[in-house]
Amino acid sequence: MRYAQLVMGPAGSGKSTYCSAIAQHFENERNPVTIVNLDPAAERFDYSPTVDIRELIHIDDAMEDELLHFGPNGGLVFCMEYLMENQEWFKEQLGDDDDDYIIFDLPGQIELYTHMKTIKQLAELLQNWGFNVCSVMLVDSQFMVDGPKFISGTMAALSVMINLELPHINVLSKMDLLSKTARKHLDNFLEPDPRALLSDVKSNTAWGKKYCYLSKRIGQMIEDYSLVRFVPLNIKDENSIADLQLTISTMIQFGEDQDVRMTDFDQPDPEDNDGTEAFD
Ligand SMILES: Nc1nc2c(ncn2[C@@H]2O[C@H](COP(=O)(O)OP(=O)(O)OP(=O)(O)O)[C@@H](O)[C@H]2O)c(=O)[nH]1
Repeated sequence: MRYAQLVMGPAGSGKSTYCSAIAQHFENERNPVTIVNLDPAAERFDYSPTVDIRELIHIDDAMEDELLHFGPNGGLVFCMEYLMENQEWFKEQLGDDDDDYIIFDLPGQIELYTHMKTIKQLAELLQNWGFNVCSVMLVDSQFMVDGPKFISGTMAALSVMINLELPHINVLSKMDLLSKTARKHLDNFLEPDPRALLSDVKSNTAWGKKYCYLSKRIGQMIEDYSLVRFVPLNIKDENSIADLQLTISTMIQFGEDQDVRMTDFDQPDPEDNDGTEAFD
């Protein structure tokens, strides 16, 4: 069986660092994995990719071409679409070993995951080639330490989960950079208690009240459905890496995920709760 982790997340969230740490972890376990760079704009990383999209197309090709003349975002989308149009090249580069475990380092353009279809097509292609695929979404923990930011990060993760429909895990990166206070704050949010999320939401203006109400409803939805969970990762702690990889390996082997398949949910009975009870 072939396995693939699609590593995604906003720019600078730590994707390349994650890929190299994970590869090192598997190397230590004498179970080596390979890394494929699919970021056409990547400048440097600490690993040696076995396949590199930049050998097919570089972001500069899309930006500097007289006819295309894309900006950085359009250029990235163009490069990913170009990869999908060059499947034969890609397939040949990946080879046909039926015992592969490949980590794919993807670009940091969030639109690719939240609503565009290219990454979904990439996942389907890999599945057609015999890979069990899962998505690993990295979110910088420093951007999740107050209520509104946590809600925003959660909604972005939810969009990705719905868009891709893959076994999925959300990872909080850069945990080693959090102060003790910030870590404590974040821990409150990780226990799904929407009240904690609301402690930073201001409601002393008319708009503030509206947003507060909206935040309450979103917080309630997150709690009711246990929709989106985050796993903290301290890249400097081998145990943290090992625990995460065990979770991912189980998910990827059995095609199971944290909670992502919407149809599998126990839907709360609307009669039982109108969605605001927890805040009254
Ligand atoms: N302390 C600490 N720094 C990290 C961690 N992960 C990433 N960094 C740093 O954060 C910066 C961005 O990390 P990258 O791994 O390049 O992030 P990326 O998501 O691949 O970035 P793009 O390719 O630009 O989208 C680098 O300076 C890393 O050294 C982490 O877990 N802890």
